Amino acid sequence: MTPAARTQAAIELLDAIIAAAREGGAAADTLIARYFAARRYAGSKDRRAVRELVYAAIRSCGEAPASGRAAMCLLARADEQLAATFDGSAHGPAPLSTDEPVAVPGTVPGWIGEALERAGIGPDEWPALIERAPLDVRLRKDVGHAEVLAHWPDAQVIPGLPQGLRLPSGTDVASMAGAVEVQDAGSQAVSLAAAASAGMTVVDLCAGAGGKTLALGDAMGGEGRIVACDVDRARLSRLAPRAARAGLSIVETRLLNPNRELEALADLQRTADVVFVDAPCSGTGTWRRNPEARWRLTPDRLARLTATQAHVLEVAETLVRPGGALVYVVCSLLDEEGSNQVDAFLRGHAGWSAAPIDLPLGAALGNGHRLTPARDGTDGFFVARLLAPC
Ligand SMILES: C[S@@+](CC[C@H](N)C(=O)[O-])C[C@H]1O[C@@H](n2cnc3c(N)ncnc32)[C@H](O)[C@@H]1O
Repeated sequence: MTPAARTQAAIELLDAIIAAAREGGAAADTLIARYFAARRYAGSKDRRAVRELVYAAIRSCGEAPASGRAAMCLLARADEQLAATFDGSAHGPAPLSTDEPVAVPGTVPGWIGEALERAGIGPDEWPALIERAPLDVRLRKDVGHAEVLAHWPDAQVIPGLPQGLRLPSGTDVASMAGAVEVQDAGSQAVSLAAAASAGMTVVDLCAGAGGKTLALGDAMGGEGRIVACDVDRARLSRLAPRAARAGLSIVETRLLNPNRELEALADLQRTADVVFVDAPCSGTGTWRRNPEARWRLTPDRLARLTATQAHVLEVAETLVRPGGALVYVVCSLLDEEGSNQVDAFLRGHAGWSAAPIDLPLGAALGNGHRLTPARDGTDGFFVARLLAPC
C-alpha cells in the first residue's frame, strides 16, 4: 500500500469505529481485524502502520469525532508527512482544504471528565488513562521466575506481585503458553483480594472468558471448587478450554439467565467461602486497551450498568456462607460504579462489613481500594472485600 492508501484505510476504519461506538457495534480491534481479513493484499507492515494511525487518531479525540477524515485531519495538522499523503491519488484521500471540519483534540469526554474529577481523578491523571498498556503476564504458581527469565531476559519483575512479569511489547507470549497467562498487573492484584486458597468453594459470578478465574484457581493450587458463571454464552464457552490448558480441573461453568440467575444457583445458596463479582462496568479503567470505549459511554448506559451492578451484588449476597466474603471488582474509576455501589450495599445489608484490603498496588478508597493507571501503572480498578455476618 502507498502511504496515501494507508491514510485512506485509516479514515475508512475510523468511520466504522465511530459508527460502532454510536450504535453499540464491535470494538476497534475487531473492526481492524475484519477490515484486513477482507484485504489480503495488505502486508504486515501496512497493517501495523494503519493500526498505528487509527489508534493515534482515537487517542487524540476525547469526544467521538464527526468523521474518520476529521480525526485524521487533526493528526495531519501536527505531522507534515502525514498531511502530504492527502494527495488525491487513486487510493488516497482527497487533498486537505482549509475550511474542512477538523476534530477537536481532547482526552476524555466532558461529562466523564466531571465524573472522574468527582472521584478524585484530575486532568493531570487523564493522559495515563489512554496511554498504551504494557504487556503483563502472570506466571503459573508452579513455574519459577528463573525459567521464565531465562526465556525472556528482558522481562521485569512487577514489584509486589509475586507472579507478575512485564514484557517488552511485541514479545511472543505464545512461546510460553501454559506457563504464563497474559494478564494486566491490576487484574492480578484485584484477584489477590479474593484471598482464595486450597479447598475453598469459590463462585466467580461474572467470569466471562475466565481471566480472573484462572488466577483464582492457580491461587487455590488446583484444590477446591470454582463455579464460574456468566450470562454470556460465547464468553463462558471460552473458559473451559482455557482452564484445561492451564491444568485446572476444579472449574465448572454455569450459564445464567439474566434476571433469573438464582434459578441456576439454588444449590449454592449460602455455601461459598468467596463470591467474586467482577461486575460489568463502563471500563473507564481499561481505556488504555480500548481507547474508543470513551466514545461509547453515555449517561444512560452508565445508569444501566450501575443498575446491573447493584442487581449482581444482590445475587452474590445470597451465595456467601456466614462469615464468607463477597469481593466486588470493577475496572472503572468512577465512584458511581465502585465506592458508591459498595456503600449502598453496606447500607442495605445489616451485619455486613468491609474488610481492609492489603494489596501491593493501589490505595484505600472509601470502603475499598483503588488502582489507577497514573499512580500504579496498571489498568484502573476498584475492589472491595465485604464480609457476611457469621
Ligand atoms: C468485567 S466482565 C468479566 C471479566 C472476567 N471476569 C475476566 O476476568 O476476564 C463482566 C462480565 O459480567 C457478565 N454479566 C453481565 N451481567 C451479568 C449477570 N447478571 N450475571 C452474571 N454475569 C453477568 C458479562 O457478560 C461479562 O462477561
